[in-house]
Parts: sequence; C-alpha cells; structure tokens
Amino acid sequence: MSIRIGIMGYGNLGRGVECAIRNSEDAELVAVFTRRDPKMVDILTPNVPVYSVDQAISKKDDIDVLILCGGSATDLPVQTPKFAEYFNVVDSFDTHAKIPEHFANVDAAAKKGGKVGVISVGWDPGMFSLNRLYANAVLPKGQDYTFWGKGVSQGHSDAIRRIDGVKDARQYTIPVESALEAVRSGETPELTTRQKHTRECFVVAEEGADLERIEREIKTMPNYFADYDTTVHFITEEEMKRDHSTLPHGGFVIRSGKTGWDLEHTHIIEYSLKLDSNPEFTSSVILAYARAAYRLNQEGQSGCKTAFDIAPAYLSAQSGEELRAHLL
Ligand SMILES: NC(=O)C1=CN([C@@H]2O[C@H](COP(=O)(O)OP(=O)(O)OC[C@H]3O[C@@H](n4cnc5c(N)ncnc54)[C@H](OP(=O)(O)O)[C@@H]3O)[C@@H](O)[C@H]2O)C=CC1
Ligand SMILES: N[C@@H](C[C@H]1CC(C(=O)O)=NO1)C(=O)O
Repeated sequence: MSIRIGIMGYGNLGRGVECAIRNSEDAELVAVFTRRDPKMVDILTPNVPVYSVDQAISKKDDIDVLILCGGSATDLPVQTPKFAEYFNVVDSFDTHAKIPEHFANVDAAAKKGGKVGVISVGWDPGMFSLNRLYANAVLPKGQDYTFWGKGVSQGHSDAIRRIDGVKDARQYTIPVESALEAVRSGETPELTTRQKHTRECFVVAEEGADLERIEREIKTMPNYFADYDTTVHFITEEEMKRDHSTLPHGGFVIRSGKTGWDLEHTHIIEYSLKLDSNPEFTSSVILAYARAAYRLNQEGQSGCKTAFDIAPAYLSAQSGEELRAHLL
C-alpha cells in the first residue's frame, strides 16, 4: 500500500519531491497545495489535483505525509507548526540558528495532533548533520569542517527573493580556496565563517526598485549574509534565464581526529556530495524521511524529530531482513 504524499508549496523543492515520488516504489502523490491561484500552477504529474492552501486541512484524511516545500526564511516557520497538528509533516528548514525554536514549535503542534513532524532534513541540515554527528562521536579528539560549493544555495536564493523589489535571485556559495587547501592538507586551522566562504548574488530587480536598498538588505541579512563577504550583481531576466537556469551544488564534511594513548595517530573522515540538482537531491532525502515519518506514526510515535532522532532503517523502502541481507 503506497504512502499518500501531499506537497505544500510548489517551487524548486516541490517539483523535486514530485520527481522523487515518481521514482519511488512505495509513495504516491495525492495532492499539491499552493498559496497562489491553483489554476495558475501547472504540475508535472497528470490527474493530481492542485488545491489552494486553505483547502489543506479538509484533505487531511486523504494524506499520510504532507511535505512542506516552502522557503525557510519566511514560509516554514509558520507553515510547518501550523500543519503539524493535522498531518505527519516533513520540512527542510535550514536557518540553523533558529532550528531549536522551530523544533519546539513543531513539537508542540505535532504532539497536540498525535502526529510526527520531521524537520530540517535535506543535505545541510540533514546528511551533513548526520556525518558531523557520527564523526564527532567516533573521533571526540579532533576538528571538523564543512565546506559548500561552488553552487546555488536554495535557502539563500529564496531569502533574497523575499526582499521587496526583488523579482528573481540566485546565490552562489564559494569556498575560500586557501581555507580549503589548508584543511585538505591535514591542517586544523581556526577559521571564522568569513574565512571559509564568500557569497555571490545575481538579482533581477522589479522596475524602479531601489537597488542600493536591496543590496544593503542582502549584505546585512542576519543568519544568511551578515557574516560573509558578499557581492551583488543586478542582471536582466534574460541574463538570469540564459546564465543561471541550473541549480548545481555540493560540498563536504571533513573531520580530522586523533586516537592512541598519546593521541599519536590521526584519522580523517570525509563525506562529500556533488549535485547536478540541489532541489532534486534534497527532495530525495526528504521523501526518505517522509517514509520514516509515516512509519514512526504508524508505531504510535508523535512529536518533532530531526535526522538525529531517526534510526537509518526507517528511511529505507526495504525491510529489515532485506537490509541485513544486502546492505549490512
Ligand atoms: N536542508 C537542506 O539541505 C536544503 C533546504 N532547502 C530549503 O528549501 C527551501 C525552498 O527552496 P526552493 O524550493 O528553491 O524555493 P522556491 O522559491 O522555489 O519555492 C518556495 C515557495 O515559493 C512559492 N513559489 C515558487 N515559485 C513561485 C513563483 N513563480 N511565484 C510565486 N511563488 C512561487 C511556492 O509556494 P506556493 O506554491 O505556496 O506559492 C514555494 O513553495 C529553501 O528556502 C531552503 O531553505 C533547499 C535545499 C537544501
Ligand atoms: N540549505 C542549503 C544546503 C547547503 C548549501 C549551503 C550554502 O550554500 O550556504 N548551506 O547548506 C540550501 O538551501 O541549498
């Protein structure tokens, strides 16, 4: 019996979830919800209804898991707690500094409704978080680093698009080569946020918008740009479509740690991603956690979970016996 999935919010991530469902063995898309006029939102999957967000709660009995595909800057802090009372939900909330607050809000709503709310899954936060946890648990005497890019951060691009006067935006995250080389060579430098990455933004502004204000709002934006050296380029819609139509990304988590009576031995753990499509990869992670959310709730669990709280086997479409026979 397929897991019945609803998508809330139809952008890059919404389309990615749709593709992940199509490529899965055990999930089906039963509804898409949007804040726009449903008639204006064309989805990829035939014969699946697109509803207004106002209709979502009335459809709760038809959906096993609602996947929230809105933006972290302004959508998910409101939408995930709101719908966690009525649905098992999954989101990719990635404003790291605000994850504890988001967890508390979703936990209260999910427990009230007897539902499971999985938050902050994807790759960072998500797969990279898991690898930072494993590496720190295994090598407590050590130092770890996370590098992203060069690639398009959807969270940062979304955050720019929310600024008044912005019509479209892409943000490229660029690792600082000297920091990368130092870490790769086995050094364990103390690096500030600013010393690890720079951020380059390409923005299409509305006609007549105040470009100086937009640039200032980007560069001073807490949690997204304030701690980075950031450049902003204003371009045309044609240039955006011509030069920035793909969403590649990637990065790696690396930990160098020591063992031995006198900490004489060094070990390196590295986990890396190279992504053609940031949204499609992220959505594939999200769908695996939607499977987990459904199963946990079927077992009678409720409340908020992060990737740290969910055993890996819950993510797989294979049974425990199959996993032990083929993947252990
Ligand atoms: N944890 C992780 O590793 C990752 C997390 N993310 C998170 O995913 C979030 C969503 O990213 P992404 O899907 O790229 O964001 P988008 O800007 O594509 O979509 C966000 C929302 O905007 C609305 N929207 C989409 N297209 C349009 C349009 N043309 N006109 C008006 N509204 C539109 C949709 O809501 P509606 O249909 O209701 O209008 C949609 O849900 C990011 O903010 C980021 O935080 C992304 C990648 C990795
Ligand atoms: N959440 C990120 C996923 C990774 C990419 C990233 C960055 O480039 O700053 N941080 O985390 C995204 O929205 O793409």
